[in-house]
Amino acid sequence: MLIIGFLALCRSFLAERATTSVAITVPSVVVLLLLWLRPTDGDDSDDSEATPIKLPEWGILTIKPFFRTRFDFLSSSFELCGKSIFQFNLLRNTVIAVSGEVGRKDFFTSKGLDINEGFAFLSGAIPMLPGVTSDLQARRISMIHKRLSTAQNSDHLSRLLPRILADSTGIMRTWGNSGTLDLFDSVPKLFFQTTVRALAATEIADDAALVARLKELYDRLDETTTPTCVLLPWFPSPSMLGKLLASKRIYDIVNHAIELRIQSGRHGDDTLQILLDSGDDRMVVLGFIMGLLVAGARSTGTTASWLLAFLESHPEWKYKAIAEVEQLVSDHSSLPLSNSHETQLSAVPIEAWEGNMPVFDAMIRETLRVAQPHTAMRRNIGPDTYINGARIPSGAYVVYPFSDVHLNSALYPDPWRWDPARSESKMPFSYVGWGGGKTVCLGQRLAKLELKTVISLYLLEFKSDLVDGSGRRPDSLPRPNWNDALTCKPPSGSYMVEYSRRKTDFSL
Ligand code: HEM
Repeated sequence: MLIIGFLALCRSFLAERATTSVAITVPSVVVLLLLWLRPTDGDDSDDSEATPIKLPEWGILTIKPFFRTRFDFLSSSFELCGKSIFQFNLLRNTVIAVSGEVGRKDFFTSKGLDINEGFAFLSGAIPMLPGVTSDLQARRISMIHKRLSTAQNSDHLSRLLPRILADSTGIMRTWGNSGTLDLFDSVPKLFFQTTVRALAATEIADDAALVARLKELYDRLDETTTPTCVLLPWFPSPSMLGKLLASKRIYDIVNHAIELRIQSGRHGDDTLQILLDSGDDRMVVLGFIMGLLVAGARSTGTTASWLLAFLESHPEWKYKAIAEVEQLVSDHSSLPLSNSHETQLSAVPIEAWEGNMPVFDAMIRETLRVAQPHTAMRRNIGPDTYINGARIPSGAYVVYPFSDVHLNSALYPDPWRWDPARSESKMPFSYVGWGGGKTVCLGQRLAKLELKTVISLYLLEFKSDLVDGSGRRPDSLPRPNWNDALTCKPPSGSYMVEYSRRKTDFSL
């Protein structure tokens, strides 16, 4: 109730933009100045051997690079310190960055390091409704994880795959028989739709305009995630208000779909029904849908965009991928070839998608290595602990950049080269594309199936080629932007594809 009242207040504020800017900016500056001038706990000197070396930067100076150019900031700081572990301050919070073989093993296995507290504080790009998507009790989080496992059982996924293929066919039909598209614009939209289909309610997934609206709102959450609203989430900065409004609008859409389902008495065959049948309280249902949509759609959409970008720029792998899909269809679907690709792919059983696609498995693995600029974040919620001999005080935040392992030339020679044929290192924690130790991705079964089915459909439907502004194949292509911590997007328009449908679709 309090949130809703506050939002009404915000709305009336936002109508008067100029007054709002002044009313918000002035106190913001004052509070930030006070926080800057106040000594941080990093100023307490502790020269013990076990204390990680401190970055010689003032707390305020680390904020912008940590949030805006995290990859450059962490890489250059490791170099500057000459150590595999260092610490710095974000306002009054101690953050310890770790790297190296022992460091990553300790990071992924330490008992007291908590992902939820770390992520909630340092990431910020999630809907912010306390009790629903933030400040969740451990009990609610573990309930959401349990339901996610039910939503990925083989039965449910087998019924879901034809719907994912139908949605994708529908969207690809809107592209027409030929044209040009920007992979980093069209592909995330496609995967947002399939993720809504997989994790939410039919009432939303069947309404293209509503899905587009939801995507816009989630994009706004990304855009409004600024250092101020992450570090001072209670402070009514313009970004915090924007984030709160977007969260409330997402909440309204999801809550409305839940109400409709309950009031209609209709029994759907979707994830919402699994949640309702489990008798979970409304907060768990809302938290599941609102929270996992962002985790699922953003990561899967980013991975899919890069996987297609790599395929388009590595024709030898594109041919291997097409051959694998054609083999899959001929092995598992006895339907005549006159059937649509959607129908043929829908006949492939889930075991074949999961067990008979070694080329796709290798391509997904390699894409997550090169194009996942994740920095894992934790908070030590236990007593003081140690990482590679360095003391991690209780309450400190700890971060581990995936670049430490995935772009490490000792483990992956010529690390920026996308090469799915690379041999896999046997060293523990030498690959963490789906997490590691006590924190692994709980949605990876769904994510891999979405990637395989939708990209297979694209490859069967279209002939395509990369083009630049003048319609020629570009001479050079940008690599994943690891400083863009959320989507790792290249500059807009750098991966344009010219496509034409492989066979005429008479239903158009
Ligand atoms: C290609 C798509 C995806 C990738 C690359 C990916 C990757 C990851 C990684 C690396 C982690 C560990 C993060 C860390 O240690 O800081 C993680 C955790 C997680 N992922 Fe995913 N993910 C994907 C899709 C999904 C989807 C579709 C869902 C939900 C349906 C999901 C749900 C989760 C959850 C709940 C966790 C937290 C696990 C925990 O707290 O123990 N992910 N994911």
